[in-house]
Amino acid sequence: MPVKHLDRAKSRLRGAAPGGAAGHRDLVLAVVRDTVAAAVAAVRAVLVVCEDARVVEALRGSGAECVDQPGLPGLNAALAFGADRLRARDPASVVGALQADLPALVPAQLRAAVAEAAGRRAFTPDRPGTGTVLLLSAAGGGLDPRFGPGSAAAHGADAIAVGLGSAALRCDVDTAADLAVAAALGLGAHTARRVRAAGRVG
Ligand SMILES: Nc1nc2c(ncn2[C@@H]2O[C@H](COP(=O)(O)OP(=O)(O)OP(=O)(O)O)[C@@H](O)[C@H]2O)c(=O)[nH]1
Ligand SMILES: C[C@H](OP(=O)(O)O)C(=O)O
Repeated sequence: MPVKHLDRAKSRLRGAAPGGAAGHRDLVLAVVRDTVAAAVAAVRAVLVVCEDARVVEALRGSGAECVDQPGLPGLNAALAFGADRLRARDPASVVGALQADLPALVPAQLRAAVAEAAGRRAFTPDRPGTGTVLLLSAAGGGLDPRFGPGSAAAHGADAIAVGLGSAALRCDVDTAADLAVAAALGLGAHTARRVRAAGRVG
């Protein structure tokens, strides 16, 4: 799971929580914590590639391992680094990239998507269908992440689509409107607390 430096993360979500920069940071951290909690409950190991000691601190005790993003900047470089690290530990396994902005995620939907992939290269498009929330390698294969604008089409070129009926898995929150959709699905505990404290969504 990739997490950007908190000073830059989720810029399109700015203003969804009151309290200026601190309120935004707390909302982003809450979303990350809920997404990590669901992932930890669903898969064998979760590695978070991040750029910020505050993320490491917030995830202490979560069951996820955190590593600093070394070398090249950018999302795909972070994911390739994490995937190589996991692959070195287990040459035959499936490795995956899961976006860290899925506050309604429930473990069963992630587990089901992995099961549906059944060891084949696979991806789950986001709610609008243009982006990607989950990318899975083939068993023993490379991750070859192609995140960025139009990533669903890029991944769909050689990966099968899975989890299409899983609304919570597909609900990444880029904007306040996305957060309202996630709230209707049911937010994880940390995000729900932030949203309640804010007294509103969006
Ligand atoms: N480690 C790392 N994570 C990244 C990087 N860029 C994006 N991410 C993470 O990748 C996921 C998907 O990114 P986006 O949905 O575009 O989120 P974002 O870049 O924080 O949001 P915007 O500022 O609104 O574009 C989020 O979990 C981000 O925190 C990066 O350069 N390094
Ligand atoms: C990185 C990008 O995420 P978005 O910014 O569309 O949520 C993607 O889905 O490839």
